[in-house]
Amino acid sequence: MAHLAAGLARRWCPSSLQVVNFPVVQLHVSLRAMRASHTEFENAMNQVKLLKKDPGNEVKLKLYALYKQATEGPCNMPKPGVFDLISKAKWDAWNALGSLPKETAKQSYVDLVSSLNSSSKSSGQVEPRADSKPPGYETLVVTSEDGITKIMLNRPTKKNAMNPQMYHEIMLALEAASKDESSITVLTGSGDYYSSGNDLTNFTDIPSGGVQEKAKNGAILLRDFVGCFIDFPKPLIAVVNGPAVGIAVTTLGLFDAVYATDRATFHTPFSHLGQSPEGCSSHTFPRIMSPSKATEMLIFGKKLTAREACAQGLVTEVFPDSTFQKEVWTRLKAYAKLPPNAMRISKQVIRNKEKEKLHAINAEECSVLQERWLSDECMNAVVNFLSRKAKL
Ligand SMILES: CCCCCC/C=C/C(=O)SCCNC(=O)CCNC(=O)[C@H](O)C(C)(C)COP(=O)(O)OP(=O)(O)OC[C@H]1O[C@@H](n2cnc3c(N)ncnc32)[C@H](O)[C@@H]1OP(=O)(O)O
Repeated sequence: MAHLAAGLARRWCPSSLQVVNFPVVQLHVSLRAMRASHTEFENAMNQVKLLKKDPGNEVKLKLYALYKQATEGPCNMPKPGVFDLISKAKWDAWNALGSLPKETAKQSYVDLVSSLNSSSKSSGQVEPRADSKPPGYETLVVTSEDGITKIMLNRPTKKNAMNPQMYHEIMLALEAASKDESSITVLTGSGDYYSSGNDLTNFTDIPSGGVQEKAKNGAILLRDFVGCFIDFPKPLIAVVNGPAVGIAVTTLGLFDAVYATDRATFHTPFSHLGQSPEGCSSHTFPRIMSPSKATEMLIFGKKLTAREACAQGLVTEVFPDSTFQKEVWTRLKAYAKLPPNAMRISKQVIRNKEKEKLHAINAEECSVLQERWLSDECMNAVVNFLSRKAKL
């Protein structure tokens, strides 16, 4: 590994990177819903050259891969031999991006450079206190207590359906939680639902660029949203207080533990909605529960009870609804007393190997969904829901 690091430092792609010295950035949060312009991309390339510190090999490989994808498209070079470690690491990183569109790669490159810059600016600054007031969330209630940051979805009258504001606020809250003093982070819902998934009225707000632009922006937002779960550095726990639908279910495959009330159900009616799996579930679900059980959920829309979801490995443990909150929070408070650095490092050891792959899967799922959103099947399903002809 030391050999690889030294080699990377010596032989890095000069057009996009220099040998620099900067702390590794683990969390990449982009709230931008626009694609990068050519100028933004060029600026980002210049900024990389000005970084004062080494971002670490993981980030450098990511920058290299995104640069190649943005400028040359998918990797079609022959795979280097196993002993050419540096070329192979670079090839692997590039190849892992699969068919990620050039424009998306460009935007990711710009976002990554910007996160490196902001991390540089904030280094040495005092971290926000865990109990400091959250920045005015409208769709969430975020609290920090007993070593636990709790992010509660708070649109109970809409069954905690996720609108664009909620997606953005969850990303912000995760970013803040990744840096605060808490040891673990919990996502839960208020009211009787965990979440009814994507807010289907999102489809009605069409920008001046038309449905194509809507789908494009939606795919970017979704990619960024799921990316935050992939990169989240601390133990992330779901406290599933009621039924969960769609993206609220798929993202559970990216959590470190999932505790559910016996009243919860787990439903991904993608085919019914003319849509396709997201949240990396096309990869995580077959691995968690076997390919055929994943098919029943993701393709046929089979709704699982909490006990079924637990038997299939999606849920860690189920509790009776009457004692759910008390039992779960007692347990979480005990877990939150464990040494936070050990927990964080153990999570890295468990998850880091898969991260790049998950980002590539996320990008692919988003680009498939972008097309699906423009299909008659999807449009009809949304119209049916909005005209109250169809419910799950
Ligand atoms: C950046 C974009 C990313 C997109 C990612 C892709 C994500 C995919 C998915 O998440 S697919 C899943 C989408 N969700 C659904 O299809 C659920 C639709 N909702 C329902 O079928 C039902 O509402 C229910 C079964 C969840 C609950 O039924 P019921 O108990 O009878 O309650 P109501 O239907 O009366 O609901 C109360 C109130 O909430 C509104 N609501 C519920 N869910 C949604 C939703 N997903 N989107 C928008 N609105 C929702 C419902 O309309 C009612 O509102 P009202 O009181 O009529 O104003």
